[in-house]
Parts: sequence; C-alpha cells; structure tokens
Amino acid sequence: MSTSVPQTGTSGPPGPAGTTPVLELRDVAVHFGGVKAVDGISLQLESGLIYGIIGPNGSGKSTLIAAVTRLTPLTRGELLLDGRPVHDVAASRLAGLGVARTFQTVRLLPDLTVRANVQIGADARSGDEAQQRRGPAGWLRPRAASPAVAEAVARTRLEGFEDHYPSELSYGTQRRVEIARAIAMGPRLLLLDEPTAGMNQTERAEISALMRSMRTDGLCQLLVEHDVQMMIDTCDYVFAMNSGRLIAQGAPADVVQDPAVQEAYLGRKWRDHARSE
Ligand SMILES: Nc1ncnc2c1ncn2[C@@H]1O[C@H](COP(=O)(O)OP(=O)(O)OP(=O)(O)O)[C@@H](O)[C@H]1O
Repeated sequence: MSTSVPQTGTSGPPGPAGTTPVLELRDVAVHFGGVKAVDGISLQLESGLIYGIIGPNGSGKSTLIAAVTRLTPLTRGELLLDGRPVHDVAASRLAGLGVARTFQTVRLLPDLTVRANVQIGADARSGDEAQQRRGPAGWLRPRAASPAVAEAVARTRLEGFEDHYPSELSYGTQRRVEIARAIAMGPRLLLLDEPTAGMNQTERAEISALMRSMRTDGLCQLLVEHDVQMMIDTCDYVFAMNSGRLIAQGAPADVVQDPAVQEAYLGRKWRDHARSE
C-alpha cells in the first residue's frame, strides 16, 4: 500500500533498527523567488535499496536532485549523509564523501576513450589529490587505469569498448559509460537523473538490470525517471512529488495507482471532464 505523506516529520521505509540512513532530508526547501520548486521534503534513504522519484513535469524532481548534490542552495532544511550534515559542503567535495550522479544529458568527454572517461570517476574518489591534476578546462587529467575502472567497465558490460571514443558508441552505450564513471567513484549513494531517456526498450531493461545488480553491493540508488514501467520494474520504494511536496510513497506499483498521484498526472480538469461524460 502507498501512503499519503505528512509534510512534516521524516518518511521512507524503515531501515534495520539502529542503522543510520545513507541520506536524510529534513524539511528541505528550494525556492526560486516565488516559485516553491521544493517545499519541505523530509525523507530517509537506506543502503542497498533503489528509490525512485516520480511526479509530473515541474513537480520539483530535478531541483531536489540539485539540492542533494549541492548544485542549488537550500532555502531551508538539512541534508545528512551517513548522519553527517552536508548542507554546507561544496558540490565538488561530495564525490569524496561518497555521492555520485549521472545527468539528464550525456556528459562524456569526447576526446577521451571510454577507459579514460571512466578513470575520471575513479580519480574523483581521491578528492584533494585529484584536484591537483586538473587540466586546462578544469577536468581531471586521467592517470593510468586503476582496478576500479576495470571493475566498473565489467559491471556495466562495456568490455571491448574501452578504447572507443564516445562518438563511436550508440546512445545507450554512452549512458552506460556515464554510469560506469559514476560507480568507479565507489559511491555510497548514486543519483540517476533520467538515465534511460532516449533509450529503446532493450536498453532500458539493461539499465534496470544493472541497477538491480548493484543493490547487492549495499549501494543506495535514487532514480528520477518518467518511464513508470521502468520505475515499477526497478525500484524498491517510490516517492511521488507534486508542486514541490511529497504526495505519496510506498511500493512502486501501489504509488502509481494512488488517487493523489493519478490526479497530479492527469489533472483535476481532465478527471472532472471525464466524469461529466
Ligand atoms: N533555476 C530556476 N529558476 C526559477 N525556477 C526554476 C528553476 N529551476 C526550476 N524552476 C522551477 O521549479 C519548478 C520545478 O522544476 P523542476 O525542473 O525541478 O521539475 P521536474 O519535476 O524536474 O520537471 P521535469 O520532469 O520537467 O524535469 C518548476 O516550476 C520550474 O519552472
């Protein structure tokens, strides 16, 4: 069963007694002038689970991810990573603290091979040391391939593509390289913002299977995705947002059936119109 969500207090599936959540949000808000993009969200994410955020366009999903990754300042609230406050930590330090992400659009370096692109993720693990090896454009200059790269390449089934350049790869494969780069960081928390956008069904199923396989490592994953079936197939627990707030949460198949969620997607006008017919 999904549950409607109180707007104060903390929500999320209960973790094993006594464990500290990987990520906790306490009353997080991000306002842009009068626009309350995120407006008082409290939740907890536990290790080894895949969480999803659904919601109609403009409901605040991307802003929430930007807040967690410190790319957008909080208007109010607290972020805790493994129980440690991070709402004042610079975005550039989050990788060193175990947070990795992929973006809505592919962001690979075109002049680097797959291996070198993934190595950038492995290098970001070492934090300050890596800062000293920044290239002229601000990107890290990759060093010799590390075991983390081979592991990430194997995990994402990219063997054979290591010496290819991004332009030689299909879109779906490029997205797998992005995920490989993120997991080469050895994160505790992986945020995936629409990782299957533009993919066909087979490629989507591959990403879903890849995410499921990474649960066994204790990795906590947070997925933003428009494809509802992908959410049902992939996530352990889903949060539904509308107008910057949580409106439901629970098992994915239940949340997508929740009347508040259906109304948020379809709109009251549409429902009223349907009733009058
Ligand atoms: N930098 C900004 N300045 C002003 N308003 C913004 C900014 N970023 C987002 N918004 C507004 O905040 C609200 C939430 O936007 P957001 O992109 O987080 O929603 P979303 O759920 O990710 O949407 P989509 O599914 O279309 O990506 C929208 O009304 C949007 O116009």
